Amino acid sequence: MDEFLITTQNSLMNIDNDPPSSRRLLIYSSRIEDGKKLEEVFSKTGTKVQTTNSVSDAKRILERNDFSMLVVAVADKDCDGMKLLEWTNDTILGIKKVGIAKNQCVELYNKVYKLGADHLFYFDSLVIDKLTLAIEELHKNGKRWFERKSGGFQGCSKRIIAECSSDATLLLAGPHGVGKSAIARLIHDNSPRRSEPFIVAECAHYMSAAETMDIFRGKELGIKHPLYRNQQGLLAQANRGTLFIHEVCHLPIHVQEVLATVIQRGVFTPQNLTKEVKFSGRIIFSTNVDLAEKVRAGEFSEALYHCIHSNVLRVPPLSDCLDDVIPLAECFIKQYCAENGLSVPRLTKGAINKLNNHIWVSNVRELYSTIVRACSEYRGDTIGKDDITLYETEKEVSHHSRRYRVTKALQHTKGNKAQAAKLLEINRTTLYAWMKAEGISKDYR
Ligand SMILES: Nc1ncnc2c1ncn2[C@@H]1O[C@H](COP(=O)(O)OP(=O)(O)OP(=O)(O)O)[C@@H](O)[C@H]1O
Repeated sequence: MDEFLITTQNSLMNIDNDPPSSRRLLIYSSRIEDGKKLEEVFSKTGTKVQTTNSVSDAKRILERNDFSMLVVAVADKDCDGMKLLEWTNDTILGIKKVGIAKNQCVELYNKVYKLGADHLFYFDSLVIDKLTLAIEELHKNGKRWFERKSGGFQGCSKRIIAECSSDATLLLAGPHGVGKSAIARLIHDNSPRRSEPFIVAECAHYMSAAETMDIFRGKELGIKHPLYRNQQGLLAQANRGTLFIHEVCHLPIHVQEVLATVIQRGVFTPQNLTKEVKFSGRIIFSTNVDLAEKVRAGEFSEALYHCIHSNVLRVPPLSDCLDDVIPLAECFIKQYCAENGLSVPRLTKGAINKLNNHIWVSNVRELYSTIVRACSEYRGDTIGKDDITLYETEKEVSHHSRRYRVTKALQHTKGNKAQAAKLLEINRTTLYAWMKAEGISKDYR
């Protein structure tokens, strides 16, 4: 074995309640003796293990069986192990991926991370206790993140990767349901802080300014509340880990100012102490409103705004990433089926057209719930257009909607107007009129 590296893909598939027997692990190593060594080590973690030295066998086994984790020996950045990891990205969903290498190599590390990995272990430091803990942690990590490949999401993907190795305060900005919370978790799980806590502050849920302050700084000893672990506030819980402050605009200004101090000076004062305590966690904020506008309206702390506005990651709406709709839908179908022990249905052409032509006002969240609904309603082995129930909204008949549908239809048919008109259920004259009205070039494809 030339190099061994353990990496794991963040899983968005919650198998927290799975019985341990369902935690099956497949090991791939091109060298039989290395595969055996790995099998020996991983078996000690209490996981059921199967080993293969052939990529095609590994693919076949993964396609036919329900494995929760894949361990891959990756010798160099272009080895078969890498190709296997890459293949699983598009094919096998809901599986955690673990790669193994012998020597530290930054290029290899980056490449494996780009393939969706989030942990890194070296062969020489395969300590059973640590490995068992890492596997347990992986199984707890919520649902699986699906790597989006559309042109519209590429900028965002690059920033996500860069943010994993940064420690700077970050603001995730974007409309509802685009995946801001999922991205915050993804960044934490891929950062050096991954073994520390990821703490979420759901600002819209807090009642009063006083309660919110307690939630961040901690409660007087003796008072019980599900949000305070040992009376610790969120800041103390997230110290060393990541604190994700979702929908920061809902925080009372007074609390926003406390957070500005935490960011600027790296300290906070817990409720039950009089002296300051060092805060070494990372804070990730999210917003779906324009914070600059809120500052102008006097509704958002200028001090906090100055701390967070320089590092913004904008998450695009699904309508800017049209090529993600079907791959995401297929990912959700596979997830649903894996969770419910069902065989995976295929989307018919009609269903694909219907999904492609819809305006996803609530973005990925709406797509996800639409697919879950379809999965629980379809009969047979395909999901057809009638199995998909879409909730029409006013926006769908708006100007924006028409442009979206026309461009989508033209992209889908590679610029063929007759086919695009058919897809949109209009005649060609109307299509030309719509294109003109929307300023869409005749050559658009
Ligand atoms: N790339 C992805 N792969 C898999 N699931 C995703 C992906 N992006 C988003 N989702 C899913 O879409 C749903 C909405 O995502 P999320 O809650 O992160 O959005 P949000 O921007 O935080 O929304 P809001 O601001 O309304 O709370 C979640 O179920 C999330 O798991």
